[in-house]
Amino acid sequence: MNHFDYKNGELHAEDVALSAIAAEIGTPFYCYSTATLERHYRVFSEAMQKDALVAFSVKANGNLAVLKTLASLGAGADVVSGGELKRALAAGIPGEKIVFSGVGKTKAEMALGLKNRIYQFNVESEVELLALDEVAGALGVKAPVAFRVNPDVDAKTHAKISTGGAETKFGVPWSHVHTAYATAAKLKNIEIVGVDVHIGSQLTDLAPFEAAFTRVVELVGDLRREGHAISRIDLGGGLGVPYRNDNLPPPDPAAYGALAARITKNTGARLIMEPGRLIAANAGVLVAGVIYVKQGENKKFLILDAAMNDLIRPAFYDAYHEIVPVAAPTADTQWTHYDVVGPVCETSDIFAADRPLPVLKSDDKVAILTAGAYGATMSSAYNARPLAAEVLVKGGEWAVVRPRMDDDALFGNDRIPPWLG
Ligand SMILES: Cc1ncc(COP(=O)(O)O)c(C=O)c1O
Ligand SMILES: N[C@@H](CCCC[NH3+])C(=O)O
Repeated sequence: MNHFDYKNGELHAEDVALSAIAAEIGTPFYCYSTATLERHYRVFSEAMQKDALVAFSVKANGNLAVLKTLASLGAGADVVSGGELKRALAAGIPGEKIVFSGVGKTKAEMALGLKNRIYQFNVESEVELLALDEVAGALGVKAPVAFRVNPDVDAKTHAKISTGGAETKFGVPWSHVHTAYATAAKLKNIEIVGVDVHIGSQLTDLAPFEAAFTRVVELVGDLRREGHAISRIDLGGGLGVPYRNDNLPPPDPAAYGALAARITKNTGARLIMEPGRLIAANAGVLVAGVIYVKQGENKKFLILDAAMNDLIRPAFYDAYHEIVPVAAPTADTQWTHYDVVGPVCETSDIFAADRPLPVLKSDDKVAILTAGAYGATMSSAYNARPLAAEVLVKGGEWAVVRPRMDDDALFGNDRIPPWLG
């Protein structure tokens, strides 16, 4: 069941007409569905072993209301900065369900994690390990560590979101892994707890997961033989979602969960999963208004009030997002093709090229689908465009969970130096 659907001729989020929200708060805005978030979280966690930790990847969607919705279902968090850690804690996710990933954790971020007794640091290098040992020592605690290993597996996804190859900055290079664990075992303030891997995002095939997980499980056996107590395996995130209606859907969480269970079954380790996109992407849409329809030399441009600063995925990764009108098409609807663009002064500010859509006019509304992950979190105020509002719907209720950025937030923090008076 889809929670963004046409009812009474209008696109709804659950039981709320998107046009009603637009009438009240204007466009553009992100709209998230509680029911979809809950369904995705449940489907995913039910596909995993009972005691697995499902740590939602906060980078996909860090809105506190979204995090709180997931926290109330038992979700943990995967964070990559002090800011994300603070968001997760502020949303009520306890430290014991938080894992900290990322190649460049600062000592201040490590201290914040240690003070909040987070579950695990996914350490990506020996230099980072030494820094963590020092910070933990100063605080008089032991840091729970899993090394994120780089299995040198091709994730077969977009190059810009592939993280499991030896040429990327991610993870401890495979040939250094045993030395890294040996070093960790000698450090007083480090407790080795597990192994971590994350090979990339938007994977649409299970084979690369299978290759990476298999390598990791072999590694766990070797590390245990070397005397390391490996009780957890963090398999990262990365399962893809359907962005296009005309493509075969990616494997479902049940198949992915079964694969993880099969490969890890003899390890006795607790699994940690870090899904982001799978939980949030199809739980959100970006609603935009048409500013103008502009006739070009040989095409028509649909100029929206949302732009690449609001949703950068098409410009950044040539990503495809379905775009639908908020008013339901009928049998009488006239159709045409548009290049759907934003007002930002960049040629790459284009959401879709030559896209079939009903004939639209100024003030009509469209929804850009599958925008709940890596949408708002990757947005910027480029061209001094205020960050879009964010709305959460639950049944027939809706609430602004982040108001549109106001002028004060947009430039009120700039300071004029003394010489400019
Ligand atoms: C370490 C780590 N974990 C989890 C994720 C979440 O990935 P996805 O949103 O593809 O599930 C990412 C992003 O790719 C990541 O870098
Ligand atoms: N931000 C990316 C995915 C990268 C995930 C971060 N490791 C996207 O929108 O697809």
